[in-house]
Amino acid sequence: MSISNLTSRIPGFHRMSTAERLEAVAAFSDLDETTRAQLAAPGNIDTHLADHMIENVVATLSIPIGVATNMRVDGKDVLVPMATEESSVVAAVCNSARQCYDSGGFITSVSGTLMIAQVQLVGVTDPENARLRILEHRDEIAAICDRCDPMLVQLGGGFRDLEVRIVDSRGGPMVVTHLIVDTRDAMGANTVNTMAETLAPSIESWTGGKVFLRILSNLADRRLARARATWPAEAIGGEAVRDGMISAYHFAEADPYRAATHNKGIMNGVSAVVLATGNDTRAVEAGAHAYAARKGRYTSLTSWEVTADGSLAGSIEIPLPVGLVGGATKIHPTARACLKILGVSTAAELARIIAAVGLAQNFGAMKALATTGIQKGHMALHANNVAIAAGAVGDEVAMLAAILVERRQVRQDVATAELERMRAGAA
Ligand SMILES: CC(C)(COP(=O)([O-])OP(=O)([O-])OC[C@H]1O[C@@H](n2cnc3c(N)ncnc32)[C@H](O)[C@@H]1OP(=O)([O-])[O-])[C@@H](O)C(=O)NCCC(=O)NCCSC(=O)C[C@@](C)(O)CC(=O)[O-]
Ligand SMILES: NC(=O)C1=CN([C@@H]2O[C@H](COP(=O)(O)OP(=O)(O)OC[C@H]3O[C@@H](n4cnc5c(N)ncnc54)[C@H](O)[C@@H]3O)[C@@H](O)[C@H]2O)C=CC1
Repeated sequence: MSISNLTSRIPGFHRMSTAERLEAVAAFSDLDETTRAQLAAPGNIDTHLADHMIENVVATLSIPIGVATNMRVDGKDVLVPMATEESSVVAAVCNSARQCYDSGGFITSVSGTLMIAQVQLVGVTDPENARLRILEHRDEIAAICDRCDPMLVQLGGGFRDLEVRIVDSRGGPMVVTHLIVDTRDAMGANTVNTMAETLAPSIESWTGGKVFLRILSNLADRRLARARATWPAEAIGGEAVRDGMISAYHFAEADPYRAATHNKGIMNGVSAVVLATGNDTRAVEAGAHAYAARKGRYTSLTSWEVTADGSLAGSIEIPLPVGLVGGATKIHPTARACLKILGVSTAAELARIIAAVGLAQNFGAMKALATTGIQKGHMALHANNVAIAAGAVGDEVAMLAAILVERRQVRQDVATAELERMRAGAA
């Protein structure tokens, strides 16, 4: 999966300067000079490109990209770029992956690259008959869809299946057609939306009803990515730690209030890779949370168990509609550079790595929560932000952050007072 045979365990990576880290990543992923320059540039898209990406552009917002080390996915080492504004997210993935590296890292799979588009039909008095009339036109529907995107068909994708459901709504029964389309290396929203819009007049003529909505479903449950990993009890601090983590999982599984936070932690990692690669974070997040509620109650996206030999085994299954083409993936130069770091050549490979990151992220948060509490590790790293917000600059940032951590008071008011004291002492 990775383009490199080098190890993702890079000793001291987090103690290097940003320039040294970039050199190490460039060597690992065999980045060319242009890609290195793109990653090293302070602002990473010009306003001209930005103005073509969205509307009414006045500026761009830079988000840090950190690289997660220690990730071994399906037997190959990979460095994972993560775009996030939140401290400790990247560190947690590095730390979690480190603890399962020797037991094989992450094993992943995907269900496929199928997306669903919905066509909503209303105003039919005989929905059961309408449903069958639509199903009878399967071959014609396949041809209409495939004619919309000859390039996709040429690449081995296109229409795959048809489902017609009757949805009881407060406005009466709706006949909802699902077009199931293999969108290959594209996320596929625009692709399937075009198919749904093109098909709509035919559905009206076959049934006598009225079509309103023609749009993809973000519950991409035909595009699942899965990852699993095993952490030996001795690698994570013993059986008591393992059992605390299992209890944390049981809490999330049973209680939607806890599950929302547990899954937010998973999405810390998932969304960071989705964003770094120029993919649609909202599409993935909507799909993940809908999938977490698919059994009628919102619950954990991960599962945690104890194996026969006493190890902790984690697994995740999550819809991951991400692409290597389409949307911003191909046009944003930094997203392209991040894909080069990952060394993936298909959207399915990207989805598999993202699922592994989601599982690692969940491990890191649960372990911290079940042992020292989240504040120790998270606030130690967040102390830098608090120091900067208090006005620290240059070397003051690390010095002030260390004082806040030492005093166990990572707070704005303490930071302001300590900074004043530091400056008075230095004067
Ligand atoms: C923060 C750690 C990793 C410290 O953990 P630690 O055990 O104190 O770290 P350590 O200093 O002993 O270092 C161990 C390894 O961690 C990594 N590591 C350590 N420091 C760094 C760093 N600066 N940059 C990059 N990597 C780092 C690195 O791999 C390092 O190995 P080394 O390379 O030294 O051989 C740990 O406490 C942790 O994982 N905490 C969880 C953090 C977390 O989940 N943050 C997310 C934000 S909180 C949230 O939004 C979600 C939440 C928590 O609410 C979800 C939920 O409730 O489920
Ligand atoms: N509800 C949602 O999630 C919605 C999302 N969107 C947006 O749609 C965009 C993604 O739509 P796409 O259809 O993926 O983008 P797109 O229309 O830009 O690109 C997809 C096209 O690329 C071509 N292509 C070239 N090489 C390909 C390959 N290897 N595999 C597959 N196709 C290939 C195909 O013709 C395909 O139709 C994202 O920007 C997303 O934000 C749009 C509407 C709704």
